[in-house]
Amino acid sequence: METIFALASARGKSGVAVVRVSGPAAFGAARALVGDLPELRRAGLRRLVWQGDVLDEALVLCFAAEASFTGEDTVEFHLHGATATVAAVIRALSAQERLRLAEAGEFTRRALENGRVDLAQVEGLADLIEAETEAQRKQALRVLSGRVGARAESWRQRLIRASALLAATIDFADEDVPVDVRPEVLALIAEVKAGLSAELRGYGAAEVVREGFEVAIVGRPNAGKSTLLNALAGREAAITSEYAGTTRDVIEVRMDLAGFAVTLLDTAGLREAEDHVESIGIDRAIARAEVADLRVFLDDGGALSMLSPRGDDIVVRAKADLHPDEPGLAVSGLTGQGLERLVAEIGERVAQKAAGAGLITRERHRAAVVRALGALESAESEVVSGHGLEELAAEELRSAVRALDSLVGRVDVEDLLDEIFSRFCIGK
Ligand SMILES: Nc1nc2c(c(=O)[nH]1)N(C=O)[C@@H](CNc1ccc(C(=O)N[C@@H](CCC(=O)O)C(=O)O)cc1)CN2
Ligand SMILES: Nc1nc2c(ncn2[C@@H]2O[C@H](COP(=O)(O)OP(=O)(O)OP(=O)(O)O)[C@@H](O)[C@H]2O)c(=O)[nH]1
Ligand SMILES: [Mg+2]
Repeated sequence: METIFALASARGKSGVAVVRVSGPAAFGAARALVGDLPELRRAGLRRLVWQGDVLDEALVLCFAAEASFTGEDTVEFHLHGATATVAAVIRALSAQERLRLAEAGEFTRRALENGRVDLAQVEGLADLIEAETEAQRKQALRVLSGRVGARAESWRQRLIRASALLAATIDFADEDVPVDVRPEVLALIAEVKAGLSAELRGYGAAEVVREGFEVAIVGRPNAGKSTLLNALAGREAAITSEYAGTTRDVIEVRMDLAGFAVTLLDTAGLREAEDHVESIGIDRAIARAEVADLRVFLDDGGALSMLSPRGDDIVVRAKADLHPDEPGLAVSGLTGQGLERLVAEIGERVAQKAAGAGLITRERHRAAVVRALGALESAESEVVSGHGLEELAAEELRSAVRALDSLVGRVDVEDLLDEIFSRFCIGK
């Protein structure tokens, strides 16, 4: 096994930079730089010297393979965060035999290969690194903690018990099996099905947290949509003007709203337009607004026929400053009036949609759960039919177990790994 190293902290200058080395030659490589290593898992201040040159005075931290993140001997150098310091240490490591620079995600890949984490945890880690909002951070941490694997394992145990019961029936088919195992088998299948269905129900919510929530601002031309977007975004993301028909393209602004990732969309004002380009913009506005998770209708008092509010869409009165006495929620992008309430209303709806997020957070997980559920339904009907088709039922149970195994990467995921790890940073 090769020994790998990389800068684990962000590139560029920083207060402290961490260079990580993992593999059988890690301790030897560290000794070549610092002489005596500190006690395992105790940071020690050491002078890093390479070819007579002092590279840095840094903290050195060693982990033995039995108790490290990667499952291999690991050394960390906590260096002064100058780019020149990091470069010098990387050079000194590169010069050593059996050492090479790590590829993206390679430390985590080794953790996976050494059984330190399962595939779902790797995905949780990938999400954690990308997390920008509180909801994303919490969700990723939940997955990273290994709860997907734990739950999959409990389902697996039940299905294996069900298989064993069926196998007993098959093996003793000639003799009289004294007890009817079917009720127990069906109960086990039902329990697992219930658990899987609950996870499936939470998927939409988890996806909202992960991918974010789209809110389209719609209304007639000149209602003040772009001004509202700019006020919410806190910057001039969209052009505003007194001319009706200013906005044509859909303008997207990503923001953190009440701890959730929200993408606000500013759209072209809706009307029967003469202008060809404007009408293309209007078509786009309608198409995007229709697939958004939520629409905020900015009502300027005029009739809007091209799109109507549905579900729990929000309708607010535009240019509140000009209509101080109107009832209902009114906002003004110019004065900021009503913005806080609008943000709270949007936040409430996002929170509602994100509630009940479970453990499965990716399409890959969803597909595996759907496969498992399908197999369990077939197994169930084989057992219920009582046609003596226990072999078929057992085969379906096995395929359900395989689907669950793919959740945590126990089976057929080789080609997935490259794709997942290629999106990791180097040093992770
Ligand atoms: N300096 C530093 N900080 C870090 C990491 C790191 O690698 N280095 N991590 C890297 O991502 C994260 C922490 N993750 C870790 C996960 C497992 C082990 C570990 O040594 N596990 C052993 C022993 C567990 C124990 O001591 O209780 C094990 O699982 O056997 C270490 C770090 C975040 N902070
Ligand atoms: N008094 C007042 N004027 C506003 C408000 N919001 C926008 N305006 C003005 O109304 C005009 C149109 O604003 P925009 O934000 O460009 O309107 P829009 O809805 O994006 O218009 P289109 O892009 O053409 O659909 C500009 O002159 C703004 O300054 C508001 O809350 N109060
Ligand atoms: Mg506009």
